[in-house]
Amino acid sequence: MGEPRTLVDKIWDEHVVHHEDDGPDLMFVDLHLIHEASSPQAFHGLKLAGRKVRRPELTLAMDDHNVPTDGLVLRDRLGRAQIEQLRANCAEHGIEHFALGERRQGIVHVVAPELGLVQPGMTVVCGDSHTSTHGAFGALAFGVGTSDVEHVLATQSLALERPRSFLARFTGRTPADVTAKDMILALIAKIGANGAHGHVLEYQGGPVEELTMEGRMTMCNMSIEAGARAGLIAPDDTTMEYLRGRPGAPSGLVWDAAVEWWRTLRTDESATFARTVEIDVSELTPFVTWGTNPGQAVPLGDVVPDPEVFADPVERAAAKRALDYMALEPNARMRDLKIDTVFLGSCTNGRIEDLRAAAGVLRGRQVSSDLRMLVVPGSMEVRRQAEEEGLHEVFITAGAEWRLSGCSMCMGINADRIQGADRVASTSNRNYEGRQGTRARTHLVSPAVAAATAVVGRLAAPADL
Ligand SMILES: CC(C)[C@H](C(=O)O)[C@@H](O)C(=O)O
Ligand code: SF4
Repeated sequence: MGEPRTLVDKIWDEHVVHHEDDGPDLMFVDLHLIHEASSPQAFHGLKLAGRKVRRPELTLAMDDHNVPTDGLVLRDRLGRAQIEQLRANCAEHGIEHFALGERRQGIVHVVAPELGLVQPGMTVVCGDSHTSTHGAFGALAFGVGTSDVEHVLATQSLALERPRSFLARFTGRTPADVTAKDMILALIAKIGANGAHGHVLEYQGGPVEELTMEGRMTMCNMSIEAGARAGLIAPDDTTMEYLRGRPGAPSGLVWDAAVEWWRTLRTDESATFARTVEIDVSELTPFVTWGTNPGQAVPLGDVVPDPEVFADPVERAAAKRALDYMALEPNARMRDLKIDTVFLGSCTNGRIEDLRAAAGVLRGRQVSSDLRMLVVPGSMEVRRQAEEEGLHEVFITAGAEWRLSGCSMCMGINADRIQGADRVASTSNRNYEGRQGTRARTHLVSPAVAAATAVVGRLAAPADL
């Protein structure tokens, strides 16, 4: 027996291609995801260097950031150029590409897992910060910059410093109205939007084990919003059940061998973490953000904080600025905030379970008449499944817009961006200034809170209905 190791270290050790004592490790990449918004320069660099894609069969490309969700006509010039570029690059290098209009298209972080392509123990990279989503499968999944995308295309490897592990342990009994989104927002509020800087978060504890794979993906997705490089959860029966039979998952004897290895992928009993934080979920209620970073969050039943209560001058200044941008008064009740737009979607909360949760709240109810609600499935497969279950009828009957799949309003770089200074309840992951539109005011919420808010017209939870 060697030294006790964390899950991150176990995956790391499996993937080191070359080790230098005083430099980064060269790591093998099992799966490389690319999208149209962050890959054009990487392919351009590859061309200039006269290189080819080393392992096109380990690369999957997706149109997601720029796609229109109201039809297939792409009016935006830059967006169209990026999508056409990706198509040409994939054709040239023999990379599978799920393009706009295809049955399997969707947000890359929704599509890859639903195909069973992300498996325990893998290394996954993508030129996108929310690659951390895939840690839900017990994979080590990083977002990387464009020059790294080029390096991975050329070599299927990446030079990386071994990250430190940060244990986030959730304890207690989860209240019925508390979701994965509330758990991760509460964690980020506790440690701060930069609180896990330089670390990989490992989520442990009963409440995490009880989450579905969709919930685990929501949680890992937002690891980056706590400043972490990645986040992961050890694989268990839930993971295996989700993967079994999916097109990209192994089958037959290979499946049995894989499961045997996956069962070893957990942090050893006596392994040590660089840092640890504990959250008792029995004390949680639905969480919402009030500010302009995901750490500026409070329980829905609370009030907007008074900047003066922050002892740290930097935090105080940030809170003042956030209140100004968000047009909020200190001590205003979160539940009194009138909402103009509700967005249900994104790689955080655009999966089937999220749509089911929101539809469950909206069934037999109406979206408030002075509010607009957009429902954007995370993939065309999620959309198909939702339609099979009749969820689209619930949304349409309630007065919401039922869209095609893409990043949509999560990030204001496509036609779904917010015009004006709308106050938005959004199931996405970022509430930065200008994120959903130049002056948009974003409140991050769970799908259940999004749906209740759409009915009430003010921030609300299902229990308020
Ligand atoms: C455009 C892309 C590179 C970006 C990211 O890195 O995450 C986007 O997906 C986001 O959510 O901000
Ligand atoms: S849905 Fe939002 S967070 Fe996810 S990849 Fe798209 S823009 Fe980024």
